[in-house]
Amino acid sequence: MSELLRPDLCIIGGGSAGLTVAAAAAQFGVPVVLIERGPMGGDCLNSGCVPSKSLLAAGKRAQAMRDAGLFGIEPVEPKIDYAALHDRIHGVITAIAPNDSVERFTALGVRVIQDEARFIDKRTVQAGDIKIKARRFIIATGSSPAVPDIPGLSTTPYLTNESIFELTEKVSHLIVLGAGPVGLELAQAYRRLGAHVTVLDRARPLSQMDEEAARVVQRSLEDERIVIHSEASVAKVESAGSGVKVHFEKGGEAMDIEGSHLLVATGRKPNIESLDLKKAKIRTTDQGIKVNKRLKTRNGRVYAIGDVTGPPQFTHMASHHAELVLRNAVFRLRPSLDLTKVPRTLYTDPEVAEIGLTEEQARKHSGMRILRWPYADNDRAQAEGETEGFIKVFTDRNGYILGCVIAGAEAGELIAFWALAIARNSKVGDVAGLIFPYPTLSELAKRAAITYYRPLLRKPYLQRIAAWLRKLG
Ligand SMILES: Cc1cc2nc3c(=O)[nH]c(=O)nc-3n(C[C@H](O)[C@H](O)[C@H](O)COP(=O)(O)OP(=O)(O)OC[C@H]3O[C@@H](n4cnc5c(N)ncnc54)[C@H](O)[C@@H]3O)c2cc1C
Ligand SMILES: NC(=O)c1ccc[n+]([C@@H]2O[C@H](COP(=O)([O-])OP(=O)(O)OC[C@H]3O[C@@H](n4cnc5c(N)ncnc54)[C@H](O)[C@@H]3O)[C@@H](O)[C@H]2O)c1
Repeated sequence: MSELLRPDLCIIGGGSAGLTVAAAAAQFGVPVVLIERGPMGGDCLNSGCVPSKSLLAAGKRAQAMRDAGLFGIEPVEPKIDYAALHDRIHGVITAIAPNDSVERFTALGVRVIQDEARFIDKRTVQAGDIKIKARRFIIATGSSPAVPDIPGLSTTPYLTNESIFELTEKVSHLIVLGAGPVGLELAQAYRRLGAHVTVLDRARPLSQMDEEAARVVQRSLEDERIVIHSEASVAKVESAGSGVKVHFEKGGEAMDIEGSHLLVATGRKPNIESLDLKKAKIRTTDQGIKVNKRLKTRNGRVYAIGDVTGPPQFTHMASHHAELVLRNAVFRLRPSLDLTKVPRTLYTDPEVAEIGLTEEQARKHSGMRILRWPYADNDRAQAEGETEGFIKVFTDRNGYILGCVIAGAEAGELIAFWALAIARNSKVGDVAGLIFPYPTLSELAKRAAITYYRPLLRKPYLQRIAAWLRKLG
């Protein structure tokens, strides 16, 4: 017999976006139904951030053994136990999973339905035998790997982020299609864990990120002997023995490469096929569900949040969407999305983190300045042997901070400071006046900020004041 539920909020998708709204709304006493068709936690926990960062952590340890010579310690080539590596990755997922579990959400008062949801009309969703007529719906169904239409690909075995973390064997030569964050993080992790790695991209690596920062990463990856073919057009893919062969064209020249495994990391597509969105009169684009600044779809009762709305696609973006929608849908406040406050990150070594305006956007402000400091001029970076990279900060003519790009060790951690500075509409003088602990990478912020005042050093009137004060004794 079919059941009819009438909650205040019905959330479709139990990933980062959906779970954040569900937990908060339930704690405010709002009746919530959450529908999830797969494992709770979505991409981030099961096939995204958590396993990829666990793999990168393993790669970092392996690389430290090879690089030990720098510190006067005899370097060694690490022996990798691939089954143990697999278990460690899944152990990390298991350690975090209780936070996202059906049990936790049920205990919070959320009715969790483990089934696939679809709209049957503008006000009703069906999941299995259950119909839900909610006051508000939130679609948080995420994204999946977008697999390009390359001849031969559909008949050739390939990996995506949904399958690569299941491997228990050695990868001898990984060919990666796509030099975005997914492709490059996994490329570096596998390289450090003993694989040969070749990356192919039809454009430049990290085309969504600052070009100068992307070059720092590319140089480091190439130093680790990852082969990167930019501006390469893949013509065909085929099985070759127990592996795979990729035919591509670069600079007018036809080339091919053979590897043991192929990873497709060429972007994302929104999970919308199963939702029957037409029945709910919800509009979509190629990138995802169309929403306004308040994350509302064309159907006034329905919001969409997280990856399903298209780029930028980050877990912290999904959580931010969740907070906005909670304020909109539950408290009837009207905050809207501000992309300048969302950090953009990459966790290769060196890392990249950006916030605020890009350099290109910042250049449109007249009197814009770029303040820089290299990692090589930071004492802690020298001590740690992490001298690759830079910080650059964009300011307007009055010293207001417009954006920041950090390429180097711990960039993802360091950007949080700039997130606060931008959120508080700070001036660079606020940063220059702070006292940072020595010796830390966080001093990069102060050193870059102080360069704002360099032109003052050449002002004759200031030199005259200093000379006059000297005379006073
Ligand atoms: C390899 C990789 C590494 C990443 N690393 C990072 C990182 O380090 N930092 C970062 O910020 N971001 C990272 N991301 C991006 C991050 O994973 C996503 O932005 C985030 O998971 C999006 O959350 P979401 O809730 O929108 O979607 P998802 O996590 O995809 O959750 C959507 C959920 O909806 C469910 N669903 C779909 N359709 C239906 C339906 N019809 N009915 C019921 N349920 C449905 C799905 O099963 C899924 O569980 C990474 C992504 C990948 C692929
Ligand atoms: N560190 C992080 O926070 C992190 C890590 C991983 C992923 N993510 C997020 O996940 C999302 C997806 O990342 P992604 O790397 O899959 O996608 P992406 O769109 O960022 O990069 C895909 C790359 O594939 C290339 N490409 C597309 N089609 C191709 C083809 N046919 N042949 C060769 N190259 C092709 C593109 O030029 C692009 O460089 C991003 O929005 C990213 O922000 C974030």
